[in-house]
Amino acid sequence: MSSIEEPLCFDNVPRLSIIGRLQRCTSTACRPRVDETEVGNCLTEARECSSSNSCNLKSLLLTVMIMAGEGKQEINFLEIPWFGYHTRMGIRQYPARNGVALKQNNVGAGFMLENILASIFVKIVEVGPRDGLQNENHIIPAAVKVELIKKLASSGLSVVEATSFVSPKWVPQLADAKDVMEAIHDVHGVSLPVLTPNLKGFKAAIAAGAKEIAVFASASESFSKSNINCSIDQSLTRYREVIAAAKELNLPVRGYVSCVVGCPTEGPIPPEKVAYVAKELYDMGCYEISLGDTIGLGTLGTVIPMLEAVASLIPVDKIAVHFHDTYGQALPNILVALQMGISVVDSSVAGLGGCPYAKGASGNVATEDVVYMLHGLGIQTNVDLGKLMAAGDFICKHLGRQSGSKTASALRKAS
Ligand SMILES: CC(C)(COP(=O)([O-])OP(=O)([O-])OC[C@H]1O[C@@H](n2cnc3c(N)ncnc32)[C@H](O)[C@@H]1OP(=O)([O-])[O-])[C@@H](O)C(=O)NCCC(=O)NCCSC(=O)C[C@@](C)(O)CC(=O)[O-]
Repeated sequence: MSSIEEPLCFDNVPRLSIIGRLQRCTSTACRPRVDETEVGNCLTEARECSSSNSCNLKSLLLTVMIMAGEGKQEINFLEIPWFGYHTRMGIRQYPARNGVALKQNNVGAGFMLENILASIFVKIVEVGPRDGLQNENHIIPAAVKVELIKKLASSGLSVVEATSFVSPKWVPQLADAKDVMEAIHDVHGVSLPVLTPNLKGFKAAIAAGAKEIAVFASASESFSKSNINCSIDQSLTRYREVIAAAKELNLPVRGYVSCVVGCPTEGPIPPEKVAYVAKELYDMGCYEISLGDTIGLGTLGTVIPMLEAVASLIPVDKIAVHFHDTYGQALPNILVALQMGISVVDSSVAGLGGCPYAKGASGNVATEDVVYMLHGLGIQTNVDLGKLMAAGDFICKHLGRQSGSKTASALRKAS
């Protein structure tokens, strides 16, 4: 395969070395000098960087490309631009990832870029059966949801969010939560968390066999009211009870914060507000906090300060990102989150999704697109892209529409 413009099959995702040879980012403004000293300086000196975020990102990517294109050379941790990102104040380094300490005192230890990238694992939390199907106009039969969950689980995903135990008056699309849970009792080797907005939902989830739950707060007062009919503080009080009940049963609880950069009615949300809600949920005992850009309007300019605010209060390895792709910004936002050390990404097969209480929100970033990007970076996910696409085909056929995944569409056309 000589060019990424040529048709690809599933197992032939263009990887860093190929992209490096192509050197597709050629803008002089974005191009760092390529000699080793400069690459090293660029990463170790916190120098002023006045260019735009997109320029910075291109420059980062180009640095990776150049280094990857060099092939076998040994490099130091701090020479891996992938682990840092540019801000107007200079370069930030985020030290820990998958147990690999990227600290100053590691400088000098030589590693092959390929080996390091291959040692990185990103956990994907598939939210299609819940976040995806909660927004469909038509009620999908429980049997279809069950089949979808089974197909997703067999693609190698380690987490598939199965459904929500919410009021059927509020979300009729998921009124069959009990039936779905009971039908997936025999699905092993994958976590199948469910959303619970209160103790009533928690008890119903446990009775139906749930082994993991998620609570969902908002960083926007008005969205909290429209989504769960209470204020942020009231929701936190409810979740304290739910989490205490889960702790008694040793059940893991995931926490969501929605509207992390903007709200359909309130507009921009201050990063401190997001950090406050995230910290509250973390302190209550959530093992991971997923930050939801519910209406998908975040750009690097809003996402980076928000992630920085949250990461200043809770450990970066407890943060997940959850991007809807309304403005097509999800992949760059995920990339920058990875560069900041986050290694848990929520996504939805075929880009299904939206929120019934967030007008204008489109689907989540498509899982196929996330997997394609990660595999292209040489990052492991354990996900078989072919099987994942088969799950996407299955649900799209039932919904009678095209996949929202560009990767799935391109690979299908090429095959
Ligand atoms: C929270 C409530 C229940 C409050 O709703 P409420 O009306 O204030 O609740 P209530 O306590 O007054 O109860 C009203 C009725 O609902 C029943 N009820 C009460 N609780 C439950 C329950 N758990 N399960 C089943 N039934 C329940 C309750 O029994 C009663 O029934 P009635 O007496 O009228 O027959 C409601 O607002 C609700 O269910 N909201 C959920 C909405 C939802 O699921 N939205 C989508 C979530 S997506 C999201 O938040 C964003 C996220 C996570 O995806 C991240 C991102 O994308 O950014």
